[in-house]
Amino acid sequence: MTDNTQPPRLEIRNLVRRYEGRVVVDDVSLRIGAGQVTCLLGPSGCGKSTTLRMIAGVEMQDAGEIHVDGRLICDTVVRVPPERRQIGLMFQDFALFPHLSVADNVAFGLKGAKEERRARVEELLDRVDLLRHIDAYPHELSGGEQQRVALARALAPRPRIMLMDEPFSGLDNRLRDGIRDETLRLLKEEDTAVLLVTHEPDEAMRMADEIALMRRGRIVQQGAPYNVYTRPVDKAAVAFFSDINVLRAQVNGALAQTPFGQFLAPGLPDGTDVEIVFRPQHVKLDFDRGGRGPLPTPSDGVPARGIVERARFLGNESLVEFRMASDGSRLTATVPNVFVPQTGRVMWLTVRRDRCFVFPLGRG
Ligand SMILES: Nc1ncnc2c1ncn2[C@@H]1O[C@H](COP(=O)(O)OP(=O)(O)OP(=O)(O)O)[C@@H](O)[C@H]1O
Repeated sequence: MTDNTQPPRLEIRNLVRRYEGRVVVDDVSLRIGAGQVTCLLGPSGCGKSTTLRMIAGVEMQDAGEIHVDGRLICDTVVRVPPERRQIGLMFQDFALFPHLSVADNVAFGLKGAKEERRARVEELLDRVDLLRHIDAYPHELSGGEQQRVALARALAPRPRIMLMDEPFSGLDNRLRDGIRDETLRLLKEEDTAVLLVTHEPDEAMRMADEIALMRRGRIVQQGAPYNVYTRPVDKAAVAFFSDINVLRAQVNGALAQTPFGQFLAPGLPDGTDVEIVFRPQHVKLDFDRGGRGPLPTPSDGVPARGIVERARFLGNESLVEFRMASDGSRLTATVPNVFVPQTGRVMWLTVRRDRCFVFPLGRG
């Protein structure tokens, strides 16, 4: 865990990278402690891999510094070469050497006496549960097994930092969760600081102690997965993790009036256009009782009438799309289990007010 009296295992300060005058990494700073996993999460092209490549030392930054355990390893003057940074790498195309056995693949980056190297190889293969395949060749292994060999190879020289770029995206869906969990366990045991790049929110939520949400070269939000999910900085940050519903309103007396009642809009001047954003799973549904719905409550606000436009069963949950009676706008609700009401049916919708976010229009 992070020890505040120690410098972080990896610290990058104000990294900048430009290609042909275009800034693709824009003032990125991060601190990662030993044993901590930080996920750099963002859409394709936002600059995640470029950040990783600069830390690995295969690409030079235009500005900014990289420190390992408090020691400067790279700025625009000092430059420790990649092979001396004690950084392990694991990429999607993990590329084991096809002509080398599993043992030789894992031993590849190891120095020291032959017996010591062999002991380390055996220890790691045992821990990824592949000792029985020590003499096999990569083509004799499944994708998941190859991935575990790649992990053992990357960890063998005891890197202080592990950089992983979409390491699980080549794997079958059914294998992925198990391998993620296993990888995480091993990385924690080795006390490595991990920076994992992904564009998949589920992966980041599952793996990360901390998520750094990146967009157009910048880190827009950073924190524990729970905080990033429940206290997003803007609409795009909500939308990155799930589908969203959006209501438009105007601020009057620090309040925004909607068909679901008033929402607080503290600090925003009168006349500001705002968006109230919430996830489909935070919409609650009630049946119509002779034109009446549920009573308003402080937690769910005022109910509003909606007409079912479409309903689909998705397996664990059902997705119900509504046209709102008040203004014809469309909202989506997800409800657990099977709930497939008929098109045209009238229902009452309420929203979990503590799960709604109010943003000035245009933010994110
Ligand atoms: N060598 C290069 N020359 C010019 N532009 C580049 C180069 N490498 C990357 N870029 C551009 O920099 C931007 C960031 O690329 P980067 O690979 O870091 O994004 P990413 O977030 O990792 O995306 P992905 O998940 O698709 O790999 C992209 O617009 C990309 O086209």
